[in-house]
Amino acid sequence: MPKLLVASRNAKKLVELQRVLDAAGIDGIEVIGLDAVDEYPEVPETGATFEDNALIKAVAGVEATGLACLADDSGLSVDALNGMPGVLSARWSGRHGDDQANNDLLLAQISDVPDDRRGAAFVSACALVVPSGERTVVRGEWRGTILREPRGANGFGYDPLFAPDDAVAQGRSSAELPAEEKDALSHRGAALARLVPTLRSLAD
Ligand SMILES: O=P(O)(O)OP(=O)(O)OP(=O)(O)OC[C@H]1O[C@@H](n2cnc3c(O)ncnc32)[C@H](O)[C@@H]1O
Ligand SMILES: [Mg+2]
Repeated sequence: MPKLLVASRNAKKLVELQRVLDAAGIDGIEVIGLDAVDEYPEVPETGATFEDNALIKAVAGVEATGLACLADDSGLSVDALNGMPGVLSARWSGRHGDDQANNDLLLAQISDVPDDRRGAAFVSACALVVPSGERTVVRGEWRGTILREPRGANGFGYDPLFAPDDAVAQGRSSAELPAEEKDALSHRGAALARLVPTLRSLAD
């Protein structure tokens, strides 16, 4: 069975990616994480866009393993900050992956921004690169509002601060949504849904 490497070093993001792929029911492909391959060096995410960074990560995965590789580059784009933290979302506070510090800093930065100007979007670019070199990049976006205090314990990253615009969220933060509800609405769910046809063709 062909293998698909999902190349994220963020355990919670990896769970989401694997869960959405499972739910899509792509038969005939074995989805594996980085723990199932030999360690390889992390490449710096130097791209100016989510798409560039997703490709950097997926290409590195193919080069290191020879397997088809899927990578996500994602983040939060806040209207009042002209689209930042954007590609710097994981290290906004200066410490990569420190969700608490990143959230605290974001809240402080927009503390004076009134409720009607606290719009934001989660963005996910997902890149699929196959050993022959063919590349597919897709994007999903999820609009919402930045809350004034964190709420909820599900998800990761900025989820406790993000209230989706979707009526079905009923004012809950994305960290208050059960996993399946987040996947049905989220940027990552939307991006991966666009990749499903290409992923299915890997199984042929
Ligand atoms: O690059 P990899 O190894 O996949 O892991 P990472 O955590 O560094 O991932 P990114 O470079 O794509 O940075 C994404 C950051 O954006 C935030 N983020 C992305 N998707 C999110 C989501 O669904 N919910 C909350 N925060 C999210 C979160 O802070 C992530 O650390
Ligand atoms: Mg990263």
